[in-house]
Amino acid sequence: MELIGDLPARPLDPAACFNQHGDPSDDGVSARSFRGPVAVVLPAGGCGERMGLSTPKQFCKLLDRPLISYTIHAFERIKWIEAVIVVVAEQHVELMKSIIQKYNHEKTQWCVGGLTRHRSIFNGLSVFVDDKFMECHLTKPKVVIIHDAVRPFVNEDILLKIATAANDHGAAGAIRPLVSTVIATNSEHFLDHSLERSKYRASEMPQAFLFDTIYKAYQKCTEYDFEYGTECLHLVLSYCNTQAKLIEGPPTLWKVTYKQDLFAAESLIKETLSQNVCVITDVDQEALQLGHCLKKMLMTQHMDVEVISAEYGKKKLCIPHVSSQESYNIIIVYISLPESTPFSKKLDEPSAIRRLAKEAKHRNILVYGLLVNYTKDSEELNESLENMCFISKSLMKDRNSALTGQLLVV
Ligand SMILES: Nc1ccn([C@@H]2O[C@H](COP(=O)(O)OP(=O)(O)OP(=O)(O)O)[C@@H](O)[C@H]2O)c(=O)n1
Ligand SMILES: O=C(CO)[C@H](O)[C@H](O)COP(=O)(O)O
Repeated sequence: MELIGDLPARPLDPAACFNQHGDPSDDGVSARSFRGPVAVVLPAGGCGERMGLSTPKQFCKLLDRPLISYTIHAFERIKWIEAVIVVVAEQHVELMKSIIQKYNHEKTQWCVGGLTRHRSIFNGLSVFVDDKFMECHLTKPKVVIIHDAVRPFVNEDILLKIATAANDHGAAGAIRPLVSTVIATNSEHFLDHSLERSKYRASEMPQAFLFDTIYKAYQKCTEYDFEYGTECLHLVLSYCNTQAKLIEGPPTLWKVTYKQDLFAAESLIKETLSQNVCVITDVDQEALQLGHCLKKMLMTQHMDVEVISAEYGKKKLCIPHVSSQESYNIIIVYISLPESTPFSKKLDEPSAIRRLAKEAKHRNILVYGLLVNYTKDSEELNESLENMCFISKSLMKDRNSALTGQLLVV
């Protein structure tokens, strides 16, 4: 059994630098001082015992897409991340390969994990330095981010802060305030003592390290650490005397652990996706005008909307490139229909929407058609617009996949 994925290995460019032009990130955090490639190890070799499902949680589908694909995408979309190594159990290698291929995860390769999380992470790190992975042509990164595959909502802001702090201090990790008090029980299951909550924090992910530091810590750690350890930051403190910088992260960093977390994760994904809308209209004046009116109305509902015009009838309807939005945008196609034009003439290819919907679904984009009867009567037109907005809003919110490719009459 080969240990590393057979997708084209992309060499890391040692000269490449993290945010190399010193551009400030969105919130103004500058990584000017940071130079060197950044890679990511995503441990995904667990079986999800606490979830209690036959499919490990990282492969459970949320809105038709495996959870792990969302996590990978969260890293791949960041320019300064050069490579992602996903660590999976041997029995899930084929599944992982198919996910990488289906969702076009170009920066991602896989390797086989171990029986515990620490063993899996160590295997993931070894890909960069062990001779047996030489054919991968991966250059050892200066900084490596470690992140649980089952924490899909990581954003660039926290990653930038953690990677920069790791570069400066050797190690860094995200923390959150405790939501419950931590208590110790005695052997008879009575309270022994409780900790003062305000002094403690929950250790979350992502964490980042100078590669040499974390690799050395794993080389030195004991069998007991490998078997029972839960904290990478603890390893670098114990074996490399490196004290991690701790940075408070957003509440969305939580780990999908129990069944209810899958529902919460799906709702969060839905909410995020439902905010990005692309409206495609026909090229004529009235259609574009309606598109812009719809945009205005949807924007008052806190949606991010882009309007694009395309010729419907000439097989030109295709997934547009929407530069201002994430790749998971949703498209509404609507048809403006002047009373005089017969439907069959105006939309001489009604199957175009269905074709587009099918193609778009592979990219997690849902396509709905709205058929609007265009009229010069401003009262009637307003009513149609309000209906369009109402229908669009609920289509976006529900992400009902049964209705994709359908033409709904407004
Ligand atoms: N042998 C293991 C065990 C865990 N993990 C990964 O480590 C992350 C965090 O671990 P956890 O939430 O505990 O996942 P599971 O071990 O799968 O869950 P459980 O403890 O409920 O069995 C997960 O992405 C999991 O896949 C891993 O790579 N290799
Ligand atoms: O929080 C963490 C690091 O500090 C890890 O995500 C946590 O230890 C993961 O695994 P487990 O649930 O198996 O302990």
